[in-house]
Amino acid sequence: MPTTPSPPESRSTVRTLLRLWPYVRPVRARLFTAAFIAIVASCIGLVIPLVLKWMVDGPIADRDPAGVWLGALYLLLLGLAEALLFGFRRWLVARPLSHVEAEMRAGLYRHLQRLPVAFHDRWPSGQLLSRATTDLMLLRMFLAFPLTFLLVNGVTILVGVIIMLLQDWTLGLVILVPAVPVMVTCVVFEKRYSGAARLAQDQVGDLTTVVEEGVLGIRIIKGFGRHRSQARAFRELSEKLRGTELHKARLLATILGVIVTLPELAIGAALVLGAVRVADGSLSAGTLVAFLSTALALRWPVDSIGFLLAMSQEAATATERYFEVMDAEPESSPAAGSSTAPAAGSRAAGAARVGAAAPRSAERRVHPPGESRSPALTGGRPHPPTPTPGSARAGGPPSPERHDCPRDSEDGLVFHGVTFRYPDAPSDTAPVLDRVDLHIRPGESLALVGATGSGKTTLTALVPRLHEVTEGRITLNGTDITEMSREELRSRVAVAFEEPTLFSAGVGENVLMGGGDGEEDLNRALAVAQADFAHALPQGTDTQVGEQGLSLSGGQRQRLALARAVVGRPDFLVLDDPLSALDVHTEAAVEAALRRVLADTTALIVAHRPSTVLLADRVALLSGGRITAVGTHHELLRDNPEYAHLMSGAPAGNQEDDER
Ligand SMILES: Nc1ncnc2c1ncn2[C@@H]1O[C@H](COP(=O)(O)OP(=O)(O)OP(=O)(O)O)[C@@H](O)[C@H]1O
Repeated sequence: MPTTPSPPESRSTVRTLLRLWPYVRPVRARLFTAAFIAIVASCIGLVIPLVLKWMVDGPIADRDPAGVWLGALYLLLLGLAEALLFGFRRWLVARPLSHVEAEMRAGLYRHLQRLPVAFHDRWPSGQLLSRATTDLMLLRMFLAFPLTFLLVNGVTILVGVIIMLLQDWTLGLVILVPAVPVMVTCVVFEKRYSGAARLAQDQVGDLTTVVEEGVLGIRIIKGFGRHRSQARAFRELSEKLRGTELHKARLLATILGVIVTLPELAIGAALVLGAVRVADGSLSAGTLVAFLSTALALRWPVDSIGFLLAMSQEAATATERYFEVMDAEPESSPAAGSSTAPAAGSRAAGAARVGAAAPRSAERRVHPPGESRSPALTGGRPHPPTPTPGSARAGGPPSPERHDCPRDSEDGLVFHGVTFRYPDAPSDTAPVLDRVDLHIRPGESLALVGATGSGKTTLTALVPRLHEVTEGRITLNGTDITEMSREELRSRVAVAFEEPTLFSAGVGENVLMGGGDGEEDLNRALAVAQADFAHALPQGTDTQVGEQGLSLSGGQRQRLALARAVVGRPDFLVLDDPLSALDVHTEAAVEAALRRVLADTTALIVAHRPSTVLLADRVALLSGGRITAVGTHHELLRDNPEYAHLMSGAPAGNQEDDER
């Protein structure tokens, strides 16, 4: 499981929360109106003690029942007005704030689609899920409640204190005594609670990752009887989260204790002092009633400061976590005029606005309308003649020369001195790919063979720019891939990876994600990939596949992924061991159909098995990060011991027959 990326340097709560302004701006009129209404409602509540004073010193002292009834009517109307205004405030903010939440969530999702694969390699999925759900919910709650009520309660406390000082300034000063210790406690609390809130929200993210992995990996967990150890791991994490939540609760209890107790003591002292003064006649009973009613009316605004601050802290943490993702650099746009790709991660932030960033599996292809297509899927074309054997080399020290790189033309797919190191790899380790030179001629299929972990998948991922080359460049028909937009690049290059990811959608929709114009293209692609089983599914090609295609067999998924790669008739096809999950008969059928596709397509095919290698015109051997040999299957088998070893399962008799 990837580890939680560490949070950036801390900012003040207010500065962090101010980053929400662009999202709040469109609904600011309603928010300000709602805050104003809440202040009015709250101040109406402060008028009630003044009516009480009037009643006690007037109609009650004068034993005037009509006056008492009138006072009661005033109190009823004031209470009603307060309730209605608070209700109106809620109505005003509910809809716009859910809109803010939805916009932020949509923005996050859009951004996630544009972030490079290297970002997704680094970030645990649960951390992203929790930011898109729990954190955004916390932000909506903050905008709806603490944001308004910190302001409303602040104004109410100020107005209330002024009223109390005007009633009787000595009693007012008594009430004000706890203000300083309460404020100091709030400052200390804010700092401590902020750390605890961050920890808890990160732990929720980790827990979400474990749940997600547990659900997606349920077959492995059950198959290996790992449910107990999985449950234990989950329990340990949730215990940690519980500990953090308890720590938060203790902090909150401490501040609530201070915030509630000190003002209560002050109110008690003011009550005693006031009663003594009423007894000696220096204060009217009505004034004391009004004073104490105002003090009691301020109890909720004061008491609530604790949890409003806590919610604000959680919102600041949620904002921080949201923008950690939003601030990550998206995939860059083409570097105009540059012929050498810069190192990964060195591109300008925010420049990329391509609409077709690859999803996690990146097995997709978007075909722009009107693009000219190769006739690859028309079928029946003779296979091109075997190219002249290239520079087959016996295994041995890697050569610094180019392997059959074009001298007068760069047509086709060409790797020019490509070096690649994963962005998070330590700088002192050897690069995965080290100055790779390779030329795949137009219409040619080249198989890439190498030991496990030699970097074959990595090399294929560089073509659609799922990763950026560290040094060197890759050209398609002479154009540097960094000079095209990703959308254009990915419309010309189709990929199918070994692990065929499907989405929760219909079979047909999954295939047509790769391009194509409808039923005819879909049927042709299904035929090429020998995926006609799709027509026999309960609702045909409209049948929904389960999450990640798990309701289909591995071979069925692989064939659909292959259909998706070929449906848009790509100019360049990159296949990462696309037939690994097929039985020998299906594999032979797919190969026969693929041969027709490959006749007109420039293709790079990662191959582990001789049968897949035989689909290609030539083979390149990747070893120690270099291309150490290029030639036909037969040449390499004869001349290169490493290749012969890798292919040692090959049925020797068939090799020559099948070779083209
Ligand atoms: N996202 C990544 N971050 C860091 N290193 C990685 C990442 N993906 C792969 N690697 C490393 O790069 C090297 C090449 O991996 P790659 O998957 O390209 O090999 P491969 O030849 O395709 O292997 P296989 O035949 O088993 O599929 C391996 O050492 C692997 O550990």
